[in-house]
Amino acid sequence: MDITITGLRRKFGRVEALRGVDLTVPGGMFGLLGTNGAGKTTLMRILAGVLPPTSGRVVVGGNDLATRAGRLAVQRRLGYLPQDLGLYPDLSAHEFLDYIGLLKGLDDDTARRRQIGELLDMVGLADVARRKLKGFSGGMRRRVGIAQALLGDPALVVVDEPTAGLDPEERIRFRTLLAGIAGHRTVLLSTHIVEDVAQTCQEAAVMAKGTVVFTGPVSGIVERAQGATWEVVTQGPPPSTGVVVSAVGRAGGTHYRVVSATKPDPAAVAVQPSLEEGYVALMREAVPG
Ligand SMILES: Nc1ncnc2c1ncn2[C@@H]1O[C@H](COP(=O)(O)OP(=O)(O)OP(=O)(O)O)[C@@H](O)[C@H]1O
Repeated sequence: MDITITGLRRKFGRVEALRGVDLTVPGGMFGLLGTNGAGKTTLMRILAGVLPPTSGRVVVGGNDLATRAGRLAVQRRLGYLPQDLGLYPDLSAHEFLDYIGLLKGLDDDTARRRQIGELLDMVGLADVARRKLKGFSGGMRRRVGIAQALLGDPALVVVDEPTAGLDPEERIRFRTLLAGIAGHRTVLLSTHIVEDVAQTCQEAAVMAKGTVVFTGPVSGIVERAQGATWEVVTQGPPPSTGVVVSAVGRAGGTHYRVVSATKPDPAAVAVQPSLEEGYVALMREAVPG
């Protein structure tokens, strides 16, 4: 299900969370990167139909969200994992999914339970399906979250910051899971963790201060730091020009990687940028200072 967003604005009092967003999301897995407060959650909530925009247009799979019929059609085919999904601590994973399934209108008991069993299997929680959610780790909760989003086999899955706060192993597991479900769906992954997008998406958009400052193949973000990424090895203070992206202490001195339009030090050597460095360069262009 492709998404076309045109001139989307949303105000909260005097705060303009979205300032004219234009974005096209094709099928497959799509990353939405941006710093805290960039407007990602606001955009996701509008897509999920839980928040109306102030102005602008959103069309999802041919359905216009401005109409009631359009919103209903999208909601029927949408799975949403919000940033803080409330789980009922005294329900088991199975009971919780059963409850959400009923709310989603999956009335056939046998079919619903079969689907829940399959999803619990897929997210690796089949063995703990009868355990109460209050005993679940952060990663397990997130996996219950994605299972509830997938109930009803939605064509569009919207996931807001799903890996924040997870340990590296759980993060890798979770994003592998997401990439796996994107085969015949559109999965929109909002995150401020560049590595999550690097590992799962071919296409992405970057938001800053309520607008989209980049959209296209992920390699296009890397290109933004081409010719502007340097390594400086020194036993002295860190380079003062540009943005230091990493610093590794070694026997001969500290190895700094720096994003800077100009050579940050006479001894600096140009290096191949990573996605994170591309993202830093892009944000410096979009939000100078
Ligand atoms: N319900 C609201 N009432 C008032 N201001 C809001 C509301 N929701 C969002 N905002 C403001 O709109 C801006 C964008 O917030 P939003 O949550 O969409 O950003 P974000 O990119 O998702 O960041 P985060 O990752 O921190 O959630 C912020 O300045 C935020 O304070």
